[in-house]
Amino acid sequence: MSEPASIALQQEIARELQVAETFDAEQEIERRVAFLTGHLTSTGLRSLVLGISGGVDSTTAGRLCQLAVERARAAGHEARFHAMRLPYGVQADERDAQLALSFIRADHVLTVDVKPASDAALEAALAAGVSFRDAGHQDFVHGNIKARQRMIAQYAVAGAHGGLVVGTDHAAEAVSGFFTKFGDGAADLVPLTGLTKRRVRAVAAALGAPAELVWKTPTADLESLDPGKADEDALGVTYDDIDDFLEGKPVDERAFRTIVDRYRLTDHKRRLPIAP
Ligand SMILES: Nc1ncnc2c1ncn2[C@@H]1O[C@H](COP(=O)(O)OP(=O)(O)OC[C@H]2O[C@@H]([n+]3cccc(C(=O)O)c3)[C@H](O)[C@@H]2O)[C@@H](O)[C@H]1O
Ligand SMILES: Nc1ncnc2c1ncn2[C@@H]1O[C@H](COP(=O)(O)OP(=O)(O)OP(=O)(O)O)[C@@H](O)[C@H]1O
Ligand SMILES: [Mg+2]
Repeated sequence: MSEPASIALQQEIARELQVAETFDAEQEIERRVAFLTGHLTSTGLRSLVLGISGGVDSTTAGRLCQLAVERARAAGHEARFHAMRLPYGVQADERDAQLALSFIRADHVLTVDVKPASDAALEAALAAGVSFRDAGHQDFVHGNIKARQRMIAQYAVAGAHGGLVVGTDHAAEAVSGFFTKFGDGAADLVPLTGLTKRRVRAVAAALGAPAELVWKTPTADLESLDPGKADEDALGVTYDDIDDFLEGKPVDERAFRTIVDRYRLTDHKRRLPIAP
C-alpha cells in the first residue's frame, strides 16, 4: 500500500505505539535498563517480577530486569529480580524455559503451576451454568483464564516482595491486540514498548541470548486443543508484515487491511476501562 492516506495512517499508528524511526540495539538496552532501574528506585519498591516462558519476549525482558536490579544494587538500593516459571501443568517446551533462565541468571526463580487455579476457575464457571458455543470456544476462553492466572501469580509475588510486575508487550503485539486483556496485558512496567518483533530479537541477540531463543517461533501456547500454535497462524499475518508496517515500509494490501482492522477492533485493550 503506497497511497498517501495509507502511508499517513501507518505513520500515525507507529507514532501512537511509540515505534522509533531509527534503532540501535545497544542504545535500546541502555535506555530500557535505565528505565527499569529508575522506576524501581524512584518508587522505593524492592523488586521486579516477570514470568519466563521460554519465548524471546520474556527472555529479553527478563535479562533487562536482571541487569536493572544489579545496577540498582550497585547504587546502594535493595533490589531483586523474581523470575517466575508459570507452566500450565507440564510445559512441552520446558527446555527452552530453562535455557532462558540460564541466560537471564535471575536472583530468584520460583515456579507456580497455573493449572489447578485455571481449571478450577473454568469448572466453577461451568458449574454456574456458563456455556460455550463448542469445545474450541471453551478452550479459547480457558486459554485467557490461564493468562489471567499468570497475572494473579505475578501480582501475589509483587505483593509479597514489594515488587513491580513487568510485562512484555511491544509494538507488534500492541498493534494487533494480541494479548489477554488484564492477563499478560496487565503489568506495572512495560520495558519493550515501541519495539517491533525483529527489534526485540535484535535486542535479545545484542544481550547475548542463545540463538534458538532469539529465533524461536512465537507462540502464546494457551490453547490445549492446539498446543504451541504459532502466533502468525492465529493472527493471519506475519510478524515481518507487522514489523514492516510499523517501521513505515510497504506491505501488501491484504496485510495492511488485516493489521488496520485488528488495530481498530482492539483499541479498547490499549486503554483504561471505558467510563461515561
Ligand atoms: N469494544 C470493546 N470495548 C470494551 N471492551 C471490549 C470490547 N470488545 C471486547 N471487550 C472485552 O474484551 C474481552 C476480550 O479480550 P480478551 O479477553 O483479551 O480476549 P481475546 O482478545 O478474544 O483473546 C486474546 C487473544 O490474545 C492472544 N494472546 C493472549 C495471551 C498471550 C498472547 C501471546 O502473544 O503470547 C496472545 C490469544 O491467543 C487470543 O487470540 C471481551 O470478553 C470483553 O470483555
Ligand atoms: N508458561 C509461561 N511461564 C511463564 N510466563 C509465561 C508463560 N506463558 C506466558 N508467560 C508470560 O506471558 C508473556 C506473554 O507471552 P508471549 O508468548 O507474548 O511472550 P513470550 O513467550 O515471552 O515470547 P513469544 O511471543 O515470542 O512467544 C510472556 O512474555 C511471559 O511473561
Ligand atoms: Mg510465548
